[in-house]
Amino acid sequence: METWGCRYQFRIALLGEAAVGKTSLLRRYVAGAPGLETESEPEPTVGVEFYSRALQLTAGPRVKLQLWDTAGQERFRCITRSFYRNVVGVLLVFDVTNRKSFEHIPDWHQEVMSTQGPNKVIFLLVGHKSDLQSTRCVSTQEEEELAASLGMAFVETSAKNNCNVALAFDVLTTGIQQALQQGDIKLEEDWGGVRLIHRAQIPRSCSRKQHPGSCQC
Ligand SMILES: Nc1nc2c(ncn2[C@@H]2O[C@H](COP(=O)(O)OP(=O)(O)OP(=O)(O)O)[C@@H](O)[C@H]2O)c(=O)[nH]1
Repeated sequence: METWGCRYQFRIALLGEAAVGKTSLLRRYVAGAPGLETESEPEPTVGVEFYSRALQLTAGPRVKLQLWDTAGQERFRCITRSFYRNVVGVLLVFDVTNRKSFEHIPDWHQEVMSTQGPNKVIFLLVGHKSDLQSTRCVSTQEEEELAASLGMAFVETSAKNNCNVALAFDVLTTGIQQALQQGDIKLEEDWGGVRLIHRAQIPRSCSRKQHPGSCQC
């Protein structure tokens, strides 16, 4: 999708244990690609990889999403940690068939919170691989309780079935846009979480000098 005409850039990171499906989720969202069975298996992420796409917010501006796919493996943690401060949104991803990945979500949340400045970060809890219902070991109720205790929404996704993939990013970006409007998130020179790309256009007829009473805008 074209990133032309975007008003803001939002930086968003996907965090979670190794092999929970972060790369697959992101690739599915960015490329809208066909099912995993026709794609090559993703390699484990090394450090951080970047993707981007544009999104037209419902009742809001068009935004460019800069999406950071981080490695879940512990040995890359010192690299990935250095990126947390410059994000405005985080998808905390776990695998619904991997209990440990669910139990570590509060640690990932805490890692981000401990590096944050004054700006708010919007989180979304993502229970991934929802197509694997027969082997799941985390219930929807547990997800709901964890999300509520951490003060965030939650969504179940599958890259394999393309289930709720776009919804997850829509929910997160709408939350960011609302926090921006309410002043909980502010644009700051030394922070890369949100950047202004284009100011809102003033209609040509209004920007010219007008005689009093002549502008009907
Ligand atoms: N059944 C199923 N498998 C998935 C899904 N998403 C990813 N996988 C598989 O899960 C494995 C790990 O996927 P990745 O996308 O590499 O996981 P990751 O979290 O990016 O892993 P790291 O880069 O090591 O942190 C791969 O074998 C994927 O094919 C899904 O929605 N359903």
